[in-house]
Amino acid sequence: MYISTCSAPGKVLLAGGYIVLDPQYSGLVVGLDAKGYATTTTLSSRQGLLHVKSPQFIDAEWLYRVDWSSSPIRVFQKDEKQSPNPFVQLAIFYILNYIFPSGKHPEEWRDLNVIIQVDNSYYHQPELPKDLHAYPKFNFLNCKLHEVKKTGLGSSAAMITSFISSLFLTLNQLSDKNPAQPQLTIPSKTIIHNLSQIAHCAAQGKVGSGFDVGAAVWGSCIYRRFDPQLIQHLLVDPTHQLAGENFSNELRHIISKEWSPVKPFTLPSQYRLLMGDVAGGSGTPGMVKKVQKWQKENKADSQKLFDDLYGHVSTLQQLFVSATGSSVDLRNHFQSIRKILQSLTSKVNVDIEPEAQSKILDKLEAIEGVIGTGVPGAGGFDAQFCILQNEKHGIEKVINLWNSSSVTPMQVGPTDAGLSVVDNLQ
Ligand SMILES: Nc1ncnc2c1ncn2[C@@H]1O[C@H](COP(=O)(O)OP(=O)(O)O)[C@@H](O)[C@H]1O
Ligand SMILES: C[C@@](O)(CCOP(=O)(O)OP(=O)(O)O)CC(=O)O
Repeated sequence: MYISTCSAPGKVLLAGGYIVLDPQYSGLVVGLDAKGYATTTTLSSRQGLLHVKSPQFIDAEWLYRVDWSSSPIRVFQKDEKQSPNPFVQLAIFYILNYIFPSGKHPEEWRDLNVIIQVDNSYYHQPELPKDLHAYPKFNFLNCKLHEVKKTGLGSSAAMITSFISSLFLTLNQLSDKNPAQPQLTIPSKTIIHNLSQIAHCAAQGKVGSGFDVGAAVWGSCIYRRFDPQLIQHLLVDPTHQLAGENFSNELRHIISKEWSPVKPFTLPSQYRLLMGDVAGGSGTPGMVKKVQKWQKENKADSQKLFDDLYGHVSTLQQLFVSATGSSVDLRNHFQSIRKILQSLTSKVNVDIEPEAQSKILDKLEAIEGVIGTGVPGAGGFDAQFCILQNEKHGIEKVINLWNSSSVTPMQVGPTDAGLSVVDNLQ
């Protein structure tokens, strides 16, 4: 029996929202220590079955049957009554078609059991019971998956990446006659990244920038979107999984390429990143559509605004990667980014940095030691971030301001580790 557990970090896009959708620009992404985990265990049976379960939720269990005879290999839900999970189903579809040739039930195959678990900070937790000092790790939420309130840390990206990674390591152990302890090398992380991006896009039905999957694999990084045309023809629908006859060869060809350069970085230790949950929610796809419509209708104005924005984002990236930025430099660029996002908010009439958020962010900026604040990602009413000198007094002031402004300080921080093998998940 083989068992492998992998973990993948969550994300916060500190700078570069919207422009990171265009491969000419890049975003400043921080990987978070709120992680998704997947544990794959081989079973003794060989029926082409995969049992997948998310024990934190009610009715979050799926049984899949593999049809090795079809081309491409197809993955069907065995119990049609179970609510579909296209993210899990397509993750299995893509990795099986990457690893195995179609038409033949592989000798080395063993049925698999996969457990998916995600850190509590991805979800709004119920009130802590009186007899508990803290939630258990992977707290049971007593609701269905689609009913949970999320905190916007990128659960599907962390889930799909850790899931594909643990399947990848286990399937390679099965086919390797002398399986050593599974390792995640850079080449294997690149393959897992590419498989996760395709599965995530196919399941979402759109090709976002993919920065969330980028963070799940590489951790904190300067992220540049891959060319969406690279994978458009490989996206299949979750139910029928229809594809051309050369699909598997084309999939292997694309997966084996390096799609876009990634530059990992570490947030300098003199700074602290704090995340605040505003819990107002934001409809990212709708906001993106409005910004892209404005872009099409205002080419010159939008080009100038995006270039100005990227001027500050890319300088911030260089200062963080080289760890040379003075606090004053960093602060000036973060403030300029906020001003441009406020301008975008009014030009497009979409709540990227709405006034209610600006009022709190302005007060944060006045706290000594604060070097950067803002609304992460697409903005809206989801969250706020604050980067400040790693000093107790300033941190307390930020926390107090958030608590008095109905913003919940989140128990998350940056992590250097991207996708990792977990030896002993407790
Ligand atoms: N813990 C999980 N277990 C199984 N599937 C999950 C889990 N989290 C997310 N998913 C899958 O990903 C889909 C999108 O999840 P969601 O949390 O909305 O993503 P995001 O946080 O990226 O917006 C879910 O509908 C489900 O199919
Ligand atoms: C607008 C964007 O550039 C960034 C969105 O960042 P968020 O972190 O807001 O994303 P969600 O978690 O999906 O809400 C779209 C993109 O890059 O895909």
